[in-house]
Amino acid sequence: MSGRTTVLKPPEGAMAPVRHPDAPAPGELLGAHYDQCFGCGEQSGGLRLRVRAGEGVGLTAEFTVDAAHQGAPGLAHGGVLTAALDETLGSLNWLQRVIAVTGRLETDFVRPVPVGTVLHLEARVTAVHGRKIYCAATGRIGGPEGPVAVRAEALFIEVRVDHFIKNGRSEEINAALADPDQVKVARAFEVNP
Ligand SMILES: CCCCC/C=C\C/C=C\C/C=C\C/C=C\CCCC(=O)SCCNC(=O)CCNC(=O)[C@H](O)C(C)(C)COP(=O)(O)OP(=O)(O)OC[C@H]1O[C@@H](n2cnc3c(N)ncnc32)[C@H](O)[C@@H]1OP(=O)(O)O
Repeated sequence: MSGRTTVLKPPEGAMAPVRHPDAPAPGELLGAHYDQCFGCGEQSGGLRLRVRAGEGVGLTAEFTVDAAHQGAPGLAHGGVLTAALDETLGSLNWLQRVIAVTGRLETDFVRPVPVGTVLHLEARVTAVHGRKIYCAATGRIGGPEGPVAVRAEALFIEVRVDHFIKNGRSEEINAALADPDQVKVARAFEVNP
């Protein structure tokens, strides 16, 4: 498909991604990286995405579209679908044990997604170049082998924990520092500033 920006194309010298030796086994649920996360936390109105490790630096996820996710009557909002793709792609970083944020995300909306649909997502890292992580995802309807409804390519940028401590609202940062179990990534990296 034409129209994609070149920044999402891995440059010459990009490397294959490396799965961390302590990454969860294929099929294992990843769980929420932060319990207040709109994508993977449990709060009402959120996406409540369920993510499972796959092979290599890949994973699968399921998102059930409910009435709170509508744009047009009975159809999922495009921004919500993009958020599901973003969260799925962001979860790949857990398999590499890096902390990274979305720099760029491009979404193709291929088919409308009705309320009540389970969106079956699949994502993988395609290449890594320094702090830049290139990845892609699809979302299918009607089953894991069903037709593609959405797809995305993204560039994540690796950051240090300081990124959150410096930029996040102090209320939530202090709560997370007081109880590192709130943030799975922080626990994995033994954050203790
Ligand atoms: C206990 C305390 C709390 C601890 C918390 C610990 C962990 C938190 C847990 C998990 C959180 C992790 C992610 C969240 C998880 C899931 C949600 C889904 C993911 C998201 O939803 S996450 C939110 C949305 N996300 C943002 O909120 C980012 C805002 N943004 C920035 O914060 C900066 O913008 C940043 C950091 C991206 C870069 O800033 P920077 O100064 O570090 O780096 P710089 O600009 O030098 O870029 C380096 C190289 O990337 C290229 N590059 C950069 N941006 C690009 C772009 N947009 N397009 C094309 N290329 C780009 C440059 O061209 C250069 O390339 P080159 O090296 O080749 O020159």
